[in-house]
Amino acid sequence: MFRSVFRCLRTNPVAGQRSMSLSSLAGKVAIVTASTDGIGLAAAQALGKRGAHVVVSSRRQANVDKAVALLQSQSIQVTGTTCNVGDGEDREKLVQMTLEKCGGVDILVSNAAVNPFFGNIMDSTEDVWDKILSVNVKSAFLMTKLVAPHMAKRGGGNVVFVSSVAGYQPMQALGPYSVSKTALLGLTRALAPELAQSNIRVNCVAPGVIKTRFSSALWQNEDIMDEFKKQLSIKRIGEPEEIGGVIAFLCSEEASYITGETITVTGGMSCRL
Ligand SMILES: NC(=O)c1ccc[n+]([C@@H]2O[C@H](COP(=O)([O-])OP(=O)(O)OC[C@H]3O[C@@H](n4cnc5c(N)ncnc54)[C@H](O)[C@@H]3O)[C@@H](O)[C@H]2O)c1
Repeated sequence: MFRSVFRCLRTNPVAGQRSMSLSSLAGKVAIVTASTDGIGLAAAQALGKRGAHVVVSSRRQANVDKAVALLQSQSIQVTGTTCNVGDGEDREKLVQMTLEKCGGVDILVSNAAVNPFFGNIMDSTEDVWDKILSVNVKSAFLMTKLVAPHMAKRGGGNVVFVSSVAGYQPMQALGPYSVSKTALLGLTRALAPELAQSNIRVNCVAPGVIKTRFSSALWQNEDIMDEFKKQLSIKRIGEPEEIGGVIAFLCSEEASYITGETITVTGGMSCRL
C-alpha cells in the first residue's frame, strides 16, 4: 500500500502538491511573543518555514533586528517590533502593527515568561507573584483577547500557550513559576469552548528541559542534569526546534480537531496533575 502511495506521489505531481499544501500555512499571519531567541524563535522558524508571515517581538530592538535578519536569511516572511507583553500599550501596538503591515492575524503563540524567584515558595513576595502572574498568565489571556476578534473576522485561527512540565509537577525552588504554568493549562481549557464558536482553536505545549538561556542553570550543572536524566526516557535534554515543530503542528490543518489540549514534549518525563 505504501509503495502505491509513493508511486502515486512520484507520478502525479498534483497529488504531491496537494499533500504538501495540507500542512502549509501560506497566507497565515502569526504573532509569536518573546521570539528573538530560544523556543519563541524556533516557533517562528517552524511557522515561517510552513509559509506563515511571522511577527517577531521581544523587549530589545537589537534582539528584534537580529532575529528579523536571521529569519530573512532563511527566506521567511517576517516583521519585527519591540513588545513588553506585560505592558498594555505595547500589546496593543504589537497587534495594531500586525494588522497594518500584514492585513490581519491568524495565529498567536504566547511564549513570553519570567522567573524572577528561586527558593522556598513561602519566601516569595507579593511583587514576585505580581510579576510572574502578570507576564506568564495575564498577558497570555490579554493577548488572546486582543487578537481573537481579528481571527474571527478571518474565519478562525489558532492560539498556542507555552506552559512547562513544571506546570504538572512543581519544580523545587520554582514554586510561583510552576503555579503560573499550571494556570496556563487551565486557561487553555477555559478558553477553548468559548473560542471554538469563532473557529479558533486554543492549545498548549508543555516542554520539558529544553536547551535555552532560560534553563541554562539546569543544563549547565552536570550533577543536576545527571539526576534529571533519570526521569527521562530519552536521555538528553530537548532542543528548541523540537518544541517549535509541535507548535506549528498545532496551528496546522493536521490538528484541525484538537482544541483545549496540552501536548507534553518532555522526552518521556511523567506528567500528571
Ligand atoms: N527552556 C526550557 O527548559 C523550558 C521548559 C519549559 C517551558 N519553557 C517555556 O518556554 C518559553 C520560552 O522560554 P525559552 O526557554 O525559550 O527561554 P528564553 O529565555 O529564550 O525565552 C523567554 C523569553 O521571554 C522574554 N520575556 C520575558 N519577559 C518578557 C516580557 N515582559 N515581554 C516580552 N518578552 C519577555 C525573555 O526576554 C526571553 O526572551 C517560556 O514560556 C518558558 O517558560 C522553557
